[in-house]
Amino acid sequence: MLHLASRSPRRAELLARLGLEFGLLDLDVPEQQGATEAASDYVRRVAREKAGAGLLEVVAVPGAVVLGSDTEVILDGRVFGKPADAIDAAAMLRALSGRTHEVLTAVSLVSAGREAQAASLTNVTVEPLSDADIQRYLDSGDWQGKAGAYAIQGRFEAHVERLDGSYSGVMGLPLRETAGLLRAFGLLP
Ligand SMILES: Cc1cn([C@H]2C[C@H](O)[C@@H](COP(=O)(O)OP(=O)(O)OP(=O)(O)O)O2)c(=O)[nH]c1=O
Repeated sequence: MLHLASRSPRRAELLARLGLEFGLLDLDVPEQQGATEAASDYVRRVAREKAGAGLLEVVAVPGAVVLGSDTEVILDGRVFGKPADAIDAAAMLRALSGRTHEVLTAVSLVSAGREAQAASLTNVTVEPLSDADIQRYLDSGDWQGKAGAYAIQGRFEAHVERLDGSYSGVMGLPLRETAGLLRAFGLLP
């Protein structure tokens, strides 16, 4: 039985698209980048920790497999996670304006005897944003709980000039990479 260790409704929606059944685990894993930890190591570590924490909850279930995932926005080597508040969100959006950034999502699949991971890297170019664009977006509230303070799956896509990589990966769960992991565990044909 597959379990998704995530509170993100987007991840549940994306995973459901693969057409398999899964349970949901509600976990709160701390996300704190180490002072000398590279962005890609951080994203991979957090995905692994989410899956590992989930496995502890269901380890008694025979055949339990847990999926954990983490998404971060990276600009000039700096990691933009979920903004703490609107001021933080405004600063992130100003930094992303007129630039190309990376969205890195790592996916971990763990069972009692096995662990595997995949990652997806997408380049996203945001058009120059005016102060009014940023204010309107802040007013929409769509920035809340999203890495980099935007959600590609909403009105923000109107500001995206180019996307090179995985759209589902930017949303939080790269479907191609996830399907590959699930196949390796025999959960997808
Ligand atoms: C860039 C971007 C991120 N996001 C979301 C995906 C993730 O939910 C979130 C990044 O935070 P995460 O820490 O990866 O995930 P989460 O806290 O929302 O959920 P959980 O840890 O319980 O699985 O940002 C979008 O929905 N759209 C986007 O365009």
